[in-house]
Amino acid sequence: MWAKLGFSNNSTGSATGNPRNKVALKPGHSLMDWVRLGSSGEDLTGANGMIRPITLQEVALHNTQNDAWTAIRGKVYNITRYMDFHPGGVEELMKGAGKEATKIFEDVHAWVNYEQLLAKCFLGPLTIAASLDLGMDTDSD
Ligand code: HEM
Repeated sequence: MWAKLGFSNNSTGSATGNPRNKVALKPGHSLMDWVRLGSSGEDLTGANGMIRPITLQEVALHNTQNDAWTAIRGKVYNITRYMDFHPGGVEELMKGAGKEATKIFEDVHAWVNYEQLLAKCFLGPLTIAASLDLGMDTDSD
């Protein structure tokens, strides 16, 4: 299960081979506790699980530790509840708060199965309007 979720399996127990990169999680905040919370029925989205398209402007409004959203590979997640469960710590996870965080995420741990870990935190797809904000060319001609 650990490897499937993107946890490392090497002798140091660290993705980078450097165990100092990982923080000591508070008691009751292990991966197993997170999985348990996810299946408790508690709403981890802060939106009663309502899935809807979300713009990057809206993601940007949620950039604090007590209200943090992030977008990874076109999917928006509420990462507020995951904060204390993140093995890399709050400070690192906050680097992706209120942002399109695909690159930051992939630079550290592209192999981590965020889709499974954050399944109960999914808010909806990042909308096309957001790509306009990123300066992408959406013209067909
Ligand atoms: C977007 C900003 C993020 C940053 C800057 C970040 C940074 C980090 C860092 C520095 C570590 C420690 C690396 C190490 O073990 O050597 C880590 C570990 C980890 N992070 Fe993140 N992280 C971010 C987002 C996320 C998200 C959204 C998830 C998924 C739910 C996630 C899941 C994990 C997991 C599972 C580990 C442990 C990996 C292992 O044991 O090998 N992170 N992160």
